[in-house]
Amino acid sequence: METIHVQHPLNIERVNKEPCVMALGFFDGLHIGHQEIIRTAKKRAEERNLALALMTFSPHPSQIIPMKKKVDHYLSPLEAKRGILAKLGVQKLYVVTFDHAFAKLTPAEFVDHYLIDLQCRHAVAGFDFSFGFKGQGNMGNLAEFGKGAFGVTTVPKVERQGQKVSSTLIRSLLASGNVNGIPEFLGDFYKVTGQIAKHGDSECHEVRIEDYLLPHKGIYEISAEMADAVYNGVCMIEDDPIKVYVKLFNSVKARHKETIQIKWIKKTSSHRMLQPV
Ligand SMILES: Cc1cc2nc3c(=O)[nH]c(=O)nc-3n(C[C@H](O)[C@H](O)[C@H](O)COP(=O)(O)O)c2cc1C
Ligand SMILES: Nc1ncnc2c1ncn2[C@@H]1O[C@H](COP(=O)(O)OP(=O)(O)OP(=O)(O)O)[C@@H](O)[C@H]1O
Repeated sequence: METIHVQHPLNIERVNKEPCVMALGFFDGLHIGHQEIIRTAKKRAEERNLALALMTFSPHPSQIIPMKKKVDHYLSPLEAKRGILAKLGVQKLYVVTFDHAFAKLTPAEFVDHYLIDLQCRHAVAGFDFSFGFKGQGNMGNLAEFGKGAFGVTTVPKVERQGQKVSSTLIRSLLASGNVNGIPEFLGDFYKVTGQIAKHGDSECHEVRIEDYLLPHKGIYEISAEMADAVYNGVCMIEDDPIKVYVKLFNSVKARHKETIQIKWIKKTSSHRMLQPV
């Protein structure tokens, strides 16, 4: 997968573009609703023999424009997003810097410069995707702004338990420590990647985790992947300041600076931190 970072104003001659189907949105977490967008876009790309591209934004729009909730930690920071998108078959990832100049574009300007100029031949997004100044562009008027340059597919709402599957919903499950409720919406357990920062006594390791949103403070059953091997263990999250400690069962020890992927299974009670099974 090729990753192309672009910033407004776009210097279109210098961008490596090709006729494509473009999936649109922020896509934090790549939950089952997002996966449906990408599956649909992939189908359209195969039917039309076009490259499969996806456009995302960085940082989250809430960092730049006033929104109800500021998103400053992610379910999938850019590196994690890249890995997941490549596995889902995305061939070109456009990462557009979301800054004030970009946020001020009208829907028509966004479509002209970021879809038509990037050779989008078909756009795919969910029923609630919005774009352009104050989110005035939507799936009802996207084709009109495209003036026939591309077709549009709108993916209907993906729901579970009577609710729209969303990044916001998964963030709220993390905030309440309800990590075992996440796979229903995410399609898998929530995973974060970090580095072993420090050894404590009794095989308890501090883990440095950057950019990811973490579950609520507490103790969790986890599984941890390191160097292609998977171990079970427990993880303790402290807040103020935020600290993450991992203890792997069967006295498994991790090396300093080793990369560790933590998969959150469920919240547990404290004694298991001291007495691993
Ligand atoms: C060109 C452009 C300008 C935007 N300007 C605004 C804005 O002024 N105000 C706003 O609330 N959102 C704005 N947005 C953000 C969108 O409403 C939306 O959050 C973003 O495109 C991500 O879509 P998604 O949340 O459906 O993935 C803009 C988006 C784009 C692409
Ligand atoms: N449940 C869903 N069903 C169908 N499409 C969806 C769903 N959730 C998101 N999408 C679409 O996926 C793309 C990315 O959406 P976005 O990043 O806003 O996800 P979100 O889960 O709604 O995020 P947030 O909760 O932060 O608003 C957009 O095209 C959006 O319309």
